[in-house]
Parts: sequence; structure tokens; C-alpha cells
Amino acid sequence: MEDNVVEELMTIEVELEEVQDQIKILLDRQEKLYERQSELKSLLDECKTFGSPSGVGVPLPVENWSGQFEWDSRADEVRFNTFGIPTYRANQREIINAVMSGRDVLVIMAAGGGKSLCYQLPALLHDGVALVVSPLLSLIQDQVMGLTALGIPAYMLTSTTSKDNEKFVYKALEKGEGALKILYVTPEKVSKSKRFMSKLEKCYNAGRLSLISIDEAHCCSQWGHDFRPDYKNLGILKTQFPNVPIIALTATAIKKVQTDLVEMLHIAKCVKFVSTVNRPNLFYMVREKSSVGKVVIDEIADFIQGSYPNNESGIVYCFSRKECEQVAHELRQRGISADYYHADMDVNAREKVHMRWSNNKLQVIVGTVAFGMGINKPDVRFVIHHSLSKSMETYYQESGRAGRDGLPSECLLYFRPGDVPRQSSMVFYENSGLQNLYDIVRYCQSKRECRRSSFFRHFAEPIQDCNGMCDNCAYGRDLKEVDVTRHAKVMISILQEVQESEQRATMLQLMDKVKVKHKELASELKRGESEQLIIQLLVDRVLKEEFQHTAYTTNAYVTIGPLWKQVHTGRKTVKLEICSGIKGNTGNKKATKRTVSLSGLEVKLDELRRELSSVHGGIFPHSVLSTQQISMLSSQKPTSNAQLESIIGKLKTDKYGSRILEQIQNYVGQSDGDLPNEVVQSEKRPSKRFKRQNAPVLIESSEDEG
Ligand SMILES: Nc1ncnc2c1ncn2[C@@H]1O[C@H](COP(=O)(O)OP(=O)(O)OP(=O)(O)O)[C@@H](O)[C@H]1O
Ligand SMILES: [Mg+2]
Repeated sequence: MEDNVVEELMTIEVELEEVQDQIKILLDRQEKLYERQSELKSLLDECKTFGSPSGVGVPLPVENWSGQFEWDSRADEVRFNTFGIPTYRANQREIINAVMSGRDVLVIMAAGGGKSLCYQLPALLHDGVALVVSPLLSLIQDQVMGLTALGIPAYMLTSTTSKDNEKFVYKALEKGEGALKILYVTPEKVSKSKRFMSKLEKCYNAGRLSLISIDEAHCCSQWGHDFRPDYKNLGILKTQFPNVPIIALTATAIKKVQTDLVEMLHIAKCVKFVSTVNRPNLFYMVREKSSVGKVVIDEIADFIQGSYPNNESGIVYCFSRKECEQVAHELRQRGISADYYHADMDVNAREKVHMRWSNNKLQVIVGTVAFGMGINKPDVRFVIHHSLSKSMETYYQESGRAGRDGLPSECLLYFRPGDVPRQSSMVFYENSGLQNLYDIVRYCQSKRECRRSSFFRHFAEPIQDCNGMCDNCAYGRDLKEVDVTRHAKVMISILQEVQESEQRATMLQLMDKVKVKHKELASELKRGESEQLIIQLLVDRVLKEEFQHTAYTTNAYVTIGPLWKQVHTGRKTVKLEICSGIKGNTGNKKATKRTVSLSGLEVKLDELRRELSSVHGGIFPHSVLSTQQISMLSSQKPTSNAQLESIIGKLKTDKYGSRILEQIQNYVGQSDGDLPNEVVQSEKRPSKRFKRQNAPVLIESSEDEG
């Protein structure tokens, strides 16, 4: 009797949790609707006021940010000729219009969505100086370098700024002398330097402070993943400079973070632009990870050499520092230029590795989570996870470092159940740590559901088409569903015995016990499948994990979970999906192109951009020409300055035009009779599965504007 009551109670508790999750989603939705309702009501009030006869001549408040504005043509000219950007991406134009109209703006846009342009373009259109607060020195250096290469007067005030430059900046702020359009600082400058703030005040009083931009604004919030205490003091900017519009930008989609930063920055009336979390150009896939370390490395090396033989950049994320070093070493032994990056290295060594990678002198960085926010490289073609991340949010951020230039890129995660206890013993003490981990475990275990849908569900966004850009959508798998209820019951009984004798069992010990006690049953499932079953039972709460600290480590054990009885009494059957093969591309599903393969001319232009970047010093190859521009040049093969200008804009044509035209001419001359866009095989190493393709396609969201 008592048992039954306890069991029902457990079941109800689990169901209650599920209901609460649903309520949370509905409450979020309600909050959004209330927000919009009040926006619309106040808009209506304003319309009535301004629309009345007494309001004749007063302009209507502008909320249609896609409409026409007086700065349109100037904005288009600067976008194209200075930044070399042919069209706006989704929301960019609207955001720029809101900023230009003097409103405070909050921008939530996925990594690589193009947030920088949203403040850099208005900074150039306005008179005066725009201030940008950014959390990391490396990010600031990248940005200043990139802008300088475009001929934009951008400076920074950081620990590395020379005395001369500091003097120049302070003079520009105080007296308006010298050309200064964009000034980057770290948050510490705002909260700690009285001298800087007093100069800024003078700049403001003279009406020359045009805009304040807070990049990576999620650093304000303790709920964000990169909290920075000094970001909390940035509220002072609105208090001291109330007439200057603030634009706060982040890729973090968590609601709590957004609410926090609006409050902290004092921008309650801001216009908010939330873009989708979808990254249509990323191909997501999960592969089974062998328990033999060398096999995993062989597979990773094959993948890189097969798909990326032209030194295309990538990242491999590892669980621990030691693993990073080992994996980098083993990749090098297999002929891949790889190096590691983790928090145990000194700052200089880390920066050196980062620089070599940014300059395309190193193909792969093998990093821990420490290799994070400062990564600004747009042409990362693949992100491989050697082990699973600790949550969907973390995986989204880390894998999202691929393809920031919008070109097809791949995100590959190696999953094996044995990695789960390693992660769980690290995260179990965090708020919802285990829940978050089990969410990504579910993502990894799933063999049918679209990987993109998991992201949409996680970030509470309506589902969009995947276009065949994940393994589950692109390939049909031969899946069979096996009833493993008997196995699950045996596991439960064994764990009961273990518990009764006041002992504990790890996942491996549990499997061994099943093998010893029930040989026939154990032989029905392969080792990996038994592991898969235990993980599934954990995620479904039939089993649960328990942790014990020792002096050196935390051990994870498996024990009976809240729903064990449902299985034990036979009320719940347990099924395991077992994959017996991949059918290949299914005819009925759209499979969009996943990788960028370089044509002969593209390889030549890539070499040229590397050469020009080292000749011009201090700029990255992607600042000379983006991969997207290289692909357009190679398909259109311009022969005159005018044609070139229509592709890459005036500034780059003036700077590098003669060399680019010369390169194209040489290539066309040499390859007379060849296929126009013949795909080249790397000279350095043979390619296993090289794909012949024409110019790469840019996969963009359909909301693009001209
Ligand atoms: N409209 C556009 N068309 C083509 N490329 C663009 C456009 N806007 C931005 N880009 C390019 O996309 C890349 C990423 O842009 P940006 O650095 O602004 O991204 P972000 O949103 O700040 O990402 P993160 O969150 O990672 O900092 C850059 O190489 C940039 O030049
Ligand atoms: Mg950015």
C-alpha cells in the first residue's frame, strides 16, 4: 500500500515538473504579448495626440523601421563602398534606422548575424564620436584593426594603447581635433578612469558624443555565461549622457539576461530587435564516439583532411586541458597543423596561438571552453566537439563560432554515453546543471528528430525548416526499435541489491554486474547499446545519478530514480533505437550544400589575401577580402576597376584592385581550356572525398533586403 502511494506521488511530481515547464513557456509568451500590447497602446495614444488638429505639422512617431529615411542613400553608399557589404542581412537595416532616429536599441542576434555593422554604420553617418564598450582586449584589437584596414578612424583606449595615441584620443574627445569616429574601451575604463570620464563629458557637452554601443551586453547579467562585474557599472552612461542613444548587443537569447541588461543600462524604453536563433548555413551532426581514443582522432583527422584539404579553419573543443594537448599532438602526427589553447597557458602563449590561427597559419585550434568569446574569425568552416558540452546553450554558442560569414559550415559532435558521467560530476552542483546536461544528452541520443528543432524548442522559438542541414534530416537511417524492458528491469534489480548492501555502482560497474549475473541477456546488446540504455534511463528518470566527493575528484554513481517502479511493475515498456546503418541522402528530403570547396581561382585569391595581409601588416586575411567576396570574384571574374568596384566596393578596389585584377587575369590566361571553376585538390595532402562544386552558395535567411 505504502509503496503504491509513494510511486504515485513520484509520478505526479515528475508530471508536475513537466507542467511547470509548459507553464513557463506560456508565461514567457504572455509576457511578450503584454509587452507588445502596451507598446501598441502607447503608440495608439501617440497617434491620437499627434493625429488631432492641434498636432498638425508634428511628425508621426516612427515605428516602421523598414520604411524610408533621409539617410537611406548615404547609408547604402557607406555600407557598400566602405564596408564592402552588398546587402543588409535580416534586421540590420531596421536596427540602423532605429539608432539613427535617436532611440535606445537592444539587439539580440545570433553569433555572426552582423551586429557590428549595426553600430559601426550609424557611427560613420553621424557627426562626432561613437563610444563602444567591449569586454575583451582581443576583440577590441580585432575590431580596431579591421576598421583601420577599411580606412575608418577607429582607436582604442586600453592597457596596450601607446602614450601618443592616448594623447591623440583625449585631445579628440576634449577639443574635437583630429579624426576620431569610433572609440573602443573596456568596461573598466568607464567604471575606473575618472580622467577618461571627464574627457568624455567634455565631448558630450560639446554635442560630439553621437552614440554609445555596449557590445556583448550579456556580460552585464549574472545569468549570462560571461558575467563581468565592471559591466554592472555601465548604467552610469545613460545617467551621465541622457541624450545619447545606447545600443546594446548580444547573441544570448535567454530572457532573464535581456531583462537584466535593460534594467542595468537604464534603457527601459529601448526598441528591441530579436532575431531568430537559427543558423541556416550550419550543418549539425552527431557521431558515435569510439571508446578507443585513437579511433576518434583518426576519424576527426579523416574528416578534416577529407573535407577541408585547403587549410580551411576549424576548432576542436575538448573536455579537459590534458585532452586538448593530447588531441592537438595526435592531429599534428597525422599531418594537420593544430595547436592547443587552454586556461593553464600564459596569456602570451595563448595569444600567439590565437594569432597564428587568425592569420591562417594554423588550421585547427584545439581548445577548452576557455577558447570562447574573443573569437572573431568569420571563416571558421568546422567546429568539432570531441566531447559533449554541458548544455544546449553552451553547445549553441560553441558550435555557433562556425560560419559567421554566412557560408556553409559544419558542426560535428562526438557522443558516447561514457562521457556523460564526466560532465555530470562537474555540473551537478550548478543550478539546473543536470537538467541542462540531460537536454543536450537527449539531443545527442536522438536519431530521428531534426537537430535544429531541438534548438528551436530549447529557445522557445517556432520551428523553421531545416532544409536538410542536419544529419537526421539529410540521411535516412536504418533504425530498429528494440524492446529492452527486461534489461531495464534487471538493471533496477541489481541496483536495488547494491543499495541494500549499502554500496554504490558506477555506470561501468552496473554493466559488469549485468554481464556476470545475466550473461544471455547481456549478450543481446552490444556494449555501446547497454551504455545507451543506461543513459536513456537516466534521462527518463527511471535511474538517477548520485555523486560522491573524494579528495581529488567527484565520482558519479548510478542509482534508482523516481520512475523505477513503472518499469519494474511492467507498466512502462522501455525501447531502444538501434541504428544498423545509414541509407545515404534520402531522395525526398532537401539536402542543401554543406561545405565550401574552393575552385582554382579561389585558392589563388586566398593566397593573395594572405600575402596582402602580411604586406599591409596588422590586418587579417579576411579583412582584405572575405571568403564571400572571393567566391563572387571567382565566379564573375571582373576585368576592369569598375567591375571590381561593383563587387567589393570602392575602398578595397582602390587599395588592392590592381593585384586582384592581375591575379584573375593570370589565372584565366593560364587555365584556358580548363573548366572555368575547376575545383582544386590540395597540393599538400590527398583528399579522400573531395567534392566538385562551383562557387559556394551563400545560405542566407530570406528576409534579406537589397
Ligand atoms: N550584410 C552582410 N552581408 C555580408 N556579410 C556581413 C553582413 N553583415 C556582416 N557581415 C559579416 O559577417 C561577419 C560577422 O559579423 P559580426 O562580427 O558583426 O557578427 P556578430 O553578430 O557581432 O557576431 P558575434 O556574436 O559572434 O560577435 C563579419 O565577417 C561581417 O563582415
Ligand atoms: Mg560581435
